[in-house]
Amino acid sequence: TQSTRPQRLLSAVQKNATRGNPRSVVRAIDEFCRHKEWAMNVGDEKGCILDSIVSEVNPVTVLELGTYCGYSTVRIASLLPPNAKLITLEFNPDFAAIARQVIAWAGLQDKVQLVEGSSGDWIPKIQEQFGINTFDLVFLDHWKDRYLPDTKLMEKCGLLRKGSVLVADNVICPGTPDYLEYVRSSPCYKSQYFISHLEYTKAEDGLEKSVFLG
Ligand SMILES: COCc1ccccc1-c1cc(O)c2[nH]cnc(=O)c2c1
Ligand SMILES: [Mg+2]
Repeated sequence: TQSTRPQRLLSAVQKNATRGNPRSVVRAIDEFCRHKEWAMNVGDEKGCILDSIVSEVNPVTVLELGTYCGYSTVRIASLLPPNAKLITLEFNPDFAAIARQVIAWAGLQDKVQLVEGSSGDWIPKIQEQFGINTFDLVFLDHWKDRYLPDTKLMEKCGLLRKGSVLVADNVICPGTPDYLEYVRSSPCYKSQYFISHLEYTKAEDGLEKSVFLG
């Protein structure tokens, strides 16, 4: 039977990356997507911007919405301090199955909790299920139409505290106009756009960094 693109991406990691070396996993995926098959990872150009924001925030608690194959999960988790925790939500079970193996290959399974299901269902349950009160950093990279409702849901559930940082991928391509309008006009956020390109292409895209002001 035919393999899927996520399965071929995982094979490339297992073939070209060193177990326990997150940077080699990130490099192997970027090589695969640049030279073999495009895939919707945040990629190396936006990934460097993400790295700089993660390093600046130095978060102890991180929420990622949208795991896909675990590329940004590995990229973020590799920068976290030893006691830090990253929770990543993935709706698609096939993606989740691949991501678990990519995260394990990188040796980051102890820092990462991958949860299968919809963000709308899970966000209200995180505090009781995982003993996490608030998130220092949230990376939004799931479905463009869920960015705004999930942000309002995180506010409602008290998952954001003064200074929590939201980083949103794809705010130009595919684009999240309602989310951008909200974080850029709301007095509860200080927002900043980091211009870049859609992963592995010349099309414009960017990350929006928004600090929750409480
Ligand atoms: C399935 O569309 C793939 C695609 C096609 C053209 C342009 C952009 C994208 C794209 C790029 C991304 O980084 C993405 N990140 C998260 N969830 C997405 O749906 C997503 C889509
Ligand atoms: Mg994306």
